[in-house]
Amino acid sequence: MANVTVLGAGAWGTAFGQVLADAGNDVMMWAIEPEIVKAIQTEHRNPVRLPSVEKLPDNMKATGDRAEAVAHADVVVVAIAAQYARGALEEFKGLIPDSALIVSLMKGIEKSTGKRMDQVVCEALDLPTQRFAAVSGPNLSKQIAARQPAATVIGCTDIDNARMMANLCTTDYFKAFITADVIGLELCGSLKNVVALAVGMSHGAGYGENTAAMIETRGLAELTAVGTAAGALPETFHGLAGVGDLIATCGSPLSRNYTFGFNLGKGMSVAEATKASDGVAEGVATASAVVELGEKYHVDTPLAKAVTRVLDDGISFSQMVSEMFPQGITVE
Ligand SMILES: NC(=O)C1=CN([C@@H]2O[C@H](COP(=O)(O)OP(=O)(O)OC[C@H]3O[C@@H](n4cnc5c(N)ncnc54)[C@H](OP(=O)(O)O)[C@@H]3O)[C@@H](O)[C@H]2O)C=CC1
Ligand SMILES: O=C(CO)COP(=O)(O)O
Repeated sequence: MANVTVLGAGAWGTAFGQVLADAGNDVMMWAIEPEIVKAIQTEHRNPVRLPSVEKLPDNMKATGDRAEAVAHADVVVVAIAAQYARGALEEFKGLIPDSALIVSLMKGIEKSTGKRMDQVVCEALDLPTQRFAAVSGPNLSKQIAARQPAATVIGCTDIDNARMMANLCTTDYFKAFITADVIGLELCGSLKNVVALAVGMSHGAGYGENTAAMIETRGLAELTAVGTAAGALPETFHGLAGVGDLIATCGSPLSRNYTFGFNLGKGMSVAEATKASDGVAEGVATASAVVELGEKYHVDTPLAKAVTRVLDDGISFSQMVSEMFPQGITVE
């Protein structure tokens, strides 16, 4: 077992920290919020981001000190909101041991650069790609925090590192599969959040399962097309991180992206939905980055474009649906 540090004590950072602690690792949580650090240290709880857990394991500690957090880390897990990851990680440069594996839980694309989180993390920490791993799958944090059975996928270009990380997070309720397709995992996780926004909008506007299924399957086609053009393996999109995560995220009010979309579909403004959101809805910032990725790889992204039209121009859900499809009859 290993010394694992988790950067970011949000809902998923904390729940995954508990998985790692349950698997027998010594887990150190680092958070920017002093009240979260104090609550974990003194009450073994994260009442701000994961109040459903009454007591975190004893082998989960916390600190707000960056150097102390990572000094003895064999593995550093990054669970910070994607748009802030680069800035937050740059503060750790030079502090993390050269041998540590860096593992990202994040599902988003950096809006200002169009870069995936594997690219952002490696740039921010000056890291060789074989020391980076991504975790992505149908992993609604609250259910995993309740120790309901679940699985994920761990991707690293060095498959031995993926296997090592899978061993470190395997418990009787949590199973990890491995792949070398980091690009596929990154794009599955990021792009499905945009699809979840659209499905949430549909349900919020009062539509049923046919409409949701239409959006999910067209969304899967879109994220597969963008992903394979970017160098991902098509089979990744049919696995846990692709179809699996679409099913979980698009079907659950526990998803912040789904709920954000639902609130928009009900008539809230983006500002109102942001205020109502219980944590980061990564798809909001990622939607326009997906459109730009599509342009870069010459792949049409009608769904992501339609979602940005709702977010940026406030068009209605019915208008969004009409913009989601190309004109005329299309071959599926
Ligand atoms: N929740 C889930 O079910 C899952 C989430 N993910 C992904 O994991 C990532 C994290 O999600 P989650 O933990 O749920 O999100 P939360 O919104 O619960 O937490 C995000 C964390 O990032 C922190 N943060 C934001 N800005 C900074 C900064 N500048 N420096 C340091 N920390 C910062 C937040 O701190 P603050 O509170 O101060 O804003 C918070 O602790 C996201 O990319 C998400 O898509 C993946 C799988 C499942
Ligand atoms: O990625 C998730 C489940 O796999 C969580 O989705 P949200 O970020 O929308 O809550």
